[in-house]
Amino acid sequence: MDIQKKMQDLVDQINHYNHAYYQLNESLISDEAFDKLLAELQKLECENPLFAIPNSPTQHVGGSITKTFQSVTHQFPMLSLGNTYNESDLRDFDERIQKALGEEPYEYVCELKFDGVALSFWYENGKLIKGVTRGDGTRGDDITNNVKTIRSIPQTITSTDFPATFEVRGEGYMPISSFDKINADKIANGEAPLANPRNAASGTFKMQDSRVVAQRNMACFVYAYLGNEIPFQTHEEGLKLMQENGFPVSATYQKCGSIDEVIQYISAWEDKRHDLPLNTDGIVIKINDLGQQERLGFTAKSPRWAIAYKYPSEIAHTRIESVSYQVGRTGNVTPVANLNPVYLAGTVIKRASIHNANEMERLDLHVNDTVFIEKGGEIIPKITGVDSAKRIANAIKFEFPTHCPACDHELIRHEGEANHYCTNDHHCPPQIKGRIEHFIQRKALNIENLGTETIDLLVERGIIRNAADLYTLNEASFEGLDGFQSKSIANILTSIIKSKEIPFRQVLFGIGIRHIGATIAEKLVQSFHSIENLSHASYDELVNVPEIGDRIALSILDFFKEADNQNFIEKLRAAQVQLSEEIQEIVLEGQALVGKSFVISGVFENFERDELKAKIIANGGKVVSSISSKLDYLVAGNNMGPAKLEKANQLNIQILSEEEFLALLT
Ligand SMILES: NC(=O)c1ccc[n+]([C@@H]2O[C@H](COP(=O)([O-])OP(=O)(O)OC[C@H]3O[C@@H](n4cnc5c(N)ncnc54)[C@H](O)[C@@H]3O)[C@@H](O)[C@H]2O)c1
Ligand SMILES: [Zn+2]
Repeated sequence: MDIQKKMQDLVDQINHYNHAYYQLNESLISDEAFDKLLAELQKLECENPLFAIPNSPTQHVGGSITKTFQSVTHQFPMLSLGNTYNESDLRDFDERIQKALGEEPYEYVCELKFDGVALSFWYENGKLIKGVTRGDGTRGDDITNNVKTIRSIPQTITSTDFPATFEVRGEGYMPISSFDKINADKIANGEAPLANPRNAASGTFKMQDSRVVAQRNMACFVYAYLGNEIPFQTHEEGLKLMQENGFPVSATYQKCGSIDEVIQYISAWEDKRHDLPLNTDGIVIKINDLGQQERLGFTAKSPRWAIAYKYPSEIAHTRIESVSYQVGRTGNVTPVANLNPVYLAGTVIKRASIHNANEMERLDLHVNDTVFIEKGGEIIPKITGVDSAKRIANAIKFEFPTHCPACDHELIRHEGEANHYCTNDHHCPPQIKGRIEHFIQRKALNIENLGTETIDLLVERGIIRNAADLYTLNEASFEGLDGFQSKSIANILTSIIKSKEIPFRQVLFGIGIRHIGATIAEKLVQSFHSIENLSHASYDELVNVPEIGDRIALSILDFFKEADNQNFIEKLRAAQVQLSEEIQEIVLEGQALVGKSFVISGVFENFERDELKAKIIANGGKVVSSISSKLDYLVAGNNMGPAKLEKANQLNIQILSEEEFLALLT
């Protein structure tokens, strides 16, 4: 291929991957493969400088600002880091440093390379005034409200160690524990799990609703201090000063006198890093002396005084033998690849998740394909790509089934959803079993002594058909079943009786209405107090609850419409399971809006819609979805639909601007 075309191809590919990675928070290829493409382009540009395009991705940071946040200009550019994957490149880096500094002695500081997103925190007169993303390196997104949810980042500094204005930089991340918890909930609700903690962190920090960000327990490690006045001489002193003043500095850094010590540090952390509460993808090596840093300077894209060493990524390749389709408790059908067993990062992998039909289509999987599997922070390893060069001629493509693999009922796919569902809820065996397993779990009815196998057996023998039937079990129900002694039967029955004391919020979660996780169940109980009230709640009443949107409201309405579900609830009631509970109501901020109803429309300057909704409710008002003659106010933001406006005018409804609404509260 001609060189110029090859270079343009690389530029296009890299731009495409950068866009997916930084804007859509998706990795379409592994980092290692991406870095190879970039290195290849860099090499070609060096050898053929005439063909290098001016705006090549080798010359600037890969990200960009978004339209959804205000953008701010960085006082000091936020750059990337050069990277190496092996010892010899690292020694080359050390030689370049030596050469540039002449005879001067120098030291390095090694830190772990935390795998999240770069954040910049601006302080003025002791107050945190802004939190900004890296963006395109020159300008970033102002995500102040979101970074303020990071508990370890001080919002005020009283120390006199710092000047009036300064900036601290660090890596915002999603702790693996939060990531696992979110994914466990997503999987329990039949949703596609988040791909990895880095992409999840990047997506979370760019969310519009900072209350959702707050629930995700985001964290940060800071690693740099910048400003016009710098109260120290070395990077290490800077880290210490930040740590003494309450900034979250990871204690894992180390000063190294030579490149050999750096290499020792790298190997010491190769395995140990997996015990940390976050993912790390390498080590960052920095010159310690700030004067030397200044003399070494920067390229267009990264400092010359620092470099990243990246650990080889945990990727393996193997053959895909078949695809199984698992039916979850909500009827969602998930493809799972059965692999020729392969060893990866300490475990033998036999299966990998494919998530859904879109993912299967994207991978274009064929029988016996060689696939790449990767283990990040994920629960299950993931197929990240296919080596299409190794595809066998005339290989058959895997096709997503049209009918349920368990009950043969036709599958449906809701508009806008990636998942296929079997809607034969009450007669599809894996759904029945899945719902019972969901019902008995610790966070729900907490019925101990009842394993998956026992449930399978009881369902297969027709002894129970749903979770409510558990309450009809007695010693005689186990007659003729192998392996049950009277002691174990007694234990099961005792656990079942004990579950009648479990509070309603856990019961509601256990009932397993689609999209109702444990947190949402609690919110619903706060507002409705009993299954009775919930089953009669209207769409408007449901969406009035903070965090309950259209999707959840519809799912609740659908659930209570079905006769089978009503019977199920009646059986629980007969068994005296807790179906009501008083949880403290939302604390009222004021009474100014009592008895008034509101419709919210458009986009607002000071509020997210959910915040505005919460504000109205906290002041005693009601939010409804449609305009009628009974409505008191329409709160109108920017870009409100003309039809709504016309209707409100026709019915003589008072229209409030954001300011006028706020004035009502005082
Ligand atoms: N898989 C893909 O599709 C894809 C696409 C684009 C980029 N990427 C990956 O993203 C990376 C490029 O992104 P980049 O420009 O942010 O570079 P980088 O992540 O390699 O290095 C710079 C970043 O490291 C972070 N960092 C973590 N710990 C640090 C510490 N102790 N000190 C200083 N910085 C620290 C900072 O956020 C800094 O911005 C490459 O590794 C590339 O593989 C992947
Ligand atoms: Zn089915």
